[in-house]
Amino acid sequence: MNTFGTLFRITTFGESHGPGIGVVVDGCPAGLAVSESDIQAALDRRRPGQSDLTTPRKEADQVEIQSGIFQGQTTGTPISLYIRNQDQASHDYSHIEHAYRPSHADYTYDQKYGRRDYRGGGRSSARETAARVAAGAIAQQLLTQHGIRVQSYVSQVGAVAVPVGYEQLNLDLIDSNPVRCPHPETAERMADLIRQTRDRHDTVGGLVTGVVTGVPTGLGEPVFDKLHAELGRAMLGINAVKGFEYGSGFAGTLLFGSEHNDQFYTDENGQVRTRTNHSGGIQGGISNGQDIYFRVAFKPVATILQPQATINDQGEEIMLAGRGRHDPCVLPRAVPIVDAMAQLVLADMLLRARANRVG
Ligand SMILES: C=C(O[C@@H]1CC(C(=O)O)=C[C@@H](OP(=O)(O)O)[C@H]1O)C(=O)O
Repeated sequence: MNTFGTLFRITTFGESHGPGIGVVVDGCPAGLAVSESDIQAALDRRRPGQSDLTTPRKEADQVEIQSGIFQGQTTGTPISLYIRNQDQASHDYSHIEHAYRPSHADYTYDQKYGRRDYRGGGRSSARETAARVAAGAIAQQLLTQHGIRVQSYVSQVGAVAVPVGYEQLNLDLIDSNPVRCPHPETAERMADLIRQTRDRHDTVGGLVTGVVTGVPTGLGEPVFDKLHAELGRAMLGINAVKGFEYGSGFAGTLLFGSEHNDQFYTDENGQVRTRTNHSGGIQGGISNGQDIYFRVAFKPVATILQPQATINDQGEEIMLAGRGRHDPCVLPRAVPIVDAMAQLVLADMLLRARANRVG
């Protein structure tokens, strides 16, 4: 459906070419300091038209707080955030009113509902993710109170990959370049690849790595709402996502148990730690206090400006080329979306953790 979360719960609404999009955040505790600028800063990282590597659609993505925040603090009532659409170019989509772009959501929406808002992909457009990012900024205010920090970055575009793990990177450099890759030399090669791909009227995919630090032990709800299961659900619900792994992920299958187990020790401050972190900070579905890290795989954007074989809604074979303004690679703008979905999961789990232990 359009609602995500159990106690910290969001409902998003709106279409890419309608009057606007938005989100209602329910269950956020009262007394949390939230300013419009906190939300706007997150939206500015995601908005279209921010560099030559993204869609040229120009949206200010100016957030309007319509309820739930008074005198700079949450009131405990539903928080409603609204973002007006300003730069729709709906004529770009007249050619798909009766045709299906290959690998887009056009065909499946039509089959499911028997109708669809074909302008800009309607509800299936990645524009909807602006609403999640706005809500994620509120969730982050709650996380900040608990010392939790979420940092995602682009770790691969096509075959161009950051050659080292997150521990060897300075994550403060994530926003130092338009790709949002904290390894500057790799970022340049990624940007070159995105530009070459765009100039060939094609698209390219890649990976976002997410890192969460300062996580207390005890977040996650066995058995069905394990912390990694909720993170996976959150990430797989982002447009264009094809895969999710956390900790050692698929590569962990190549190790023996004796190599893979994370051995416990107590550090000089009396803190329980593990010598390795193949678990990715989660054991038994519950955070163990180590860093949480994961990777999210994004496919190449479906809409390409080249003719491809497809069908129309009569089932007739036709050739169709995408039109309009599109991202040659979603990775740079996916970073704040991955951040937001992680923030929402962790805020929800923080509230849920309060409910299942006395003292
Ligand atoms: C508008 C955004 O991205 C859009 C995502 C998108 C798609 O099909 O997902 C298609 C394009 O939309 P349009 O053709 O309507 O301009 C992108 O610009 C946004 O992220 O805010």
